[in-house]
Amino acid sequence: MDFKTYVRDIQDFPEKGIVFKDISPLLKDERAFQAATKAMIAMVGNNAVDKVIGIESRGFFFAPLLAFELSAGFVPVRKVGKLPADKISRTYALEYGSDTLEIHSDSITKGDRVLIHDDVLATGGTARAACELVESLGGEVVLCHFLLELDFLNGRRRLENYPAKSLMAF
Ligand SMILES: O=P(O)(O)OC[C@H]1O[C@H](OP(=O)(O)OP(=O)(O)O)[C@H](O)[C@@H]1O
Ligand SMILES: Nc1ncnc2[nH]cnc12
Repeated sequence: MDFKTYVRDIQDFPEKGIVFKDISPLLKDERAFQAATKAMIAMVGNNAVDKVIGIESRGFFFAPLLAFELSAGFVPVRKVGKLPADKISRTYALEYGSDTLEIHSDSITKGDRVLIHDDVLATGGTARAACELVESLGGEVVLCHFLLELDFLNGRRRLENYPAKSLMAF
């Protein structure tokens, strides 16, 4: 299946000059959604995984499905102010603006093997911040895992210390 045909370009969203990759057509098509989920599970290979991190918001579409299939726990990394218990934070730059991510301090056990999932790898700032949060809690990042990456923004450079895979590249 050519998954790229289920991703559409939206010009000037969320601000002028940005071409936004909208994955809604893939999510709403039951065959494409199921096939993409299975392909993303296959991308994990033989890596043993204890926890799957999903990054708010769009990382939440697939991360719990991956956790279920990998028999791993699911841990949300959320935007600032959403997590109720003791947490740690990291601020990072985006293709558009900046943001702060948080994770519960007790969500990772020292030595956990962690897969970090998000829908899009753009500049890599978001995924890098998530990796650093996991490592500061004693987790080991075994894979940064994306539905798609934007090659021209070279996010892999920000993730040079971590293995990274994506289902599609644009
Ligand atoms: O590689 P980067 O340049 O860091 O960009 C990638 C991030 O940008 C988008 O999230 P966004 O902040 O737009 O939030 P959303 O998931 O809530 O839509 C996307 O879902 C990734 O999380
Ligand atoms: N151009 C883009 N399209 C969709 N998600 C993004 N996240 C960061 N940049 C993006």
